[in-house]
Amino acid sequence: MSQMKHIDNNPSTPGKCKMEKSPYSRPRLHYSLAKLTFWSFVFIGSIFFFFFRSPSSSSPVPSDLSRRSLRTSSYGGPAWEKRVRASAKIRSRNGISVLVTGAAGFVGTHVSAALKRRGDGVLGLDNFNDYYDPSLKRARQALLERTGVYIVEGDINDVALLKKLFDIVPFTHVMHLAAQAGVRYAMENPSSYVHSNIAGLVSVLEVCKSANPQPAIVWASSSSVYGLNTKVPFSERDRTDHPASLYAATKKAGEEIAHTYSHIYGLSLTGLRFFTVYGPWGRPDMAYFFFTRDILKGKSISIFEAANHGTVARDFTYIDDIVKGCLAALDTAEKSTGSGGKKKGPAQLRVYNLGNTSPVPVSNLVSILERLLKMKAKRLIMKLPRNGDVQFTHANISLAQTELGYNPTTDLQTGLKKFVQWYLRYYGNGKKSTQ
Ligand SMILES: O=C(O)[C@H]1O[C@H](OP(=O)(O)OP(=O)(O)OC[C@H]2O[C@@H](n3ccc(=O)[nH]c3=O)[C@H](O)[C@@H]2O)[C@H](O)[C@@H](O)[C@@H]1O
Repeated sequence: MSQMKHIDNNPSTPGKCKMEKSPYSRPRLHYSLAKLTFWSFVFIGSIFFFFFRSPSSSSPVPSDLSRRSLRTSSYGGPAWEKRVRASAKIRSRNGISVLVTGAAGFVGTHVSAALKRRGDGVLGLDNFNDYYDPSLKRARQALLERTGVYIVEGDINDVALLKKLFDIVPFTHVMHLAAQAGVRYAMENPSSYVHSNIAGLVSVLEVCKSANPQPAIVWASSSSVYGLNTKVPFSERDRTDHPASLYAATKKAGEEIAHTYSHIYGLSLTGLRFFTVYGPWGRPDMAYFFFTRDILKGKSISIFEAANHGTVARDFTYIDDIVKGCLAALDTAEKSTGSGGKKKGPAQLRVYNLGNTSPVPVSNLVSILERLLKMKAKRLIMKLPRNGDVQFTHANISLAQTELGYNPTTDLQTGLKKFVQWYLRYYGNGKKSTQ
């Protein structure tokens, strides 16, 4: 009742405003006029937004992504093309020319450098987004530049740019590592996973399928596709249909998408299921990295444990072993069979686990870091949150051993020692600020 009364006494429709000689009449008129002005602005603003927005803002990039500085690349011109050609130039007999997407990323930088070292042609592509500290990506870029690898700044969803790169260089291979990584962040920004890991993958494959010659593609899948599996070690033959995170689901979708492009267009495709890769120049969003930072700063760290004090463990795999696996996958990849966008025969389709085959509990990882840093961690034991993490991972690598000659040789203690040495050099004993 009282609400009805209130409505009657205070008409909200501006035209219906009745002028009354009451002490409240002037403020009420002002109030209505203010409202009218406000809504007029909103209306005109909306018209401007929908009709006069720039073409780039009409792209299907979600707003939370545009905030993450997905700059559209400016490219072209003879000097730029010369740079692209020089970077992709093969300098060894039987060398290959590889487009490495995500080249300023952790694995991308190491793979690009290794390919360049052995005389292959390498061109990088990266959008330098700010999922984690972009200055680290810039430092990796500088490192690659010194070895002669140029990174084109652009997004894998930019099909025109990808086509242009293939017009300039007939790449024999694509090492597709650009992705939205991280298991837990998928709950915060789900669309970024769809954008990079699904739409981005499709746009790379679309361009590859139409390229002449078609390249062979090796790309990053993830151990997370094993999801809630309990049978260990994880084998490529095991089911992968109950992912625990959207991240895992997008990687699993990638494997199915790879099947389609191989089946329809004759693209040679190899997916590599990486198991928690760590090492120098690593990703600051990963536990070993931010544990190191927080131990040095004297901040507490959360160590997850499963129900009934169950151990949470990972098959941590050192970057140099992963790089060897990536190069072996490139070297054993058969040619794609299609041309002119049409399949001419059956094409190779492979998936391999690249792990270390010796899972280590997260609490042991922390103990190793404590010894290396000569500092005690402030440990907070927490229940494994239900945000995508699985309790353990453990790779069966026999397929990669047989077919790629993959043979990891770095244990966690040795690998973390190298990481910590790099970390202290790069951040200066943790005094330099890190994200
Ligand atoms: O192997 C993979 O497929 C995946 O490996 C990592 O994912 P994850 O193994 O979860 O790596 P971290 O985020 O570094 O976590 C390592 C371990 O530390 C634990 N953790 C993490 C964070 C934390 O605060 N405390 C904690 O105990 C996690 O539960 C996990 O067991 C990468 O982040 C993914 O991009 C990659 O695809």
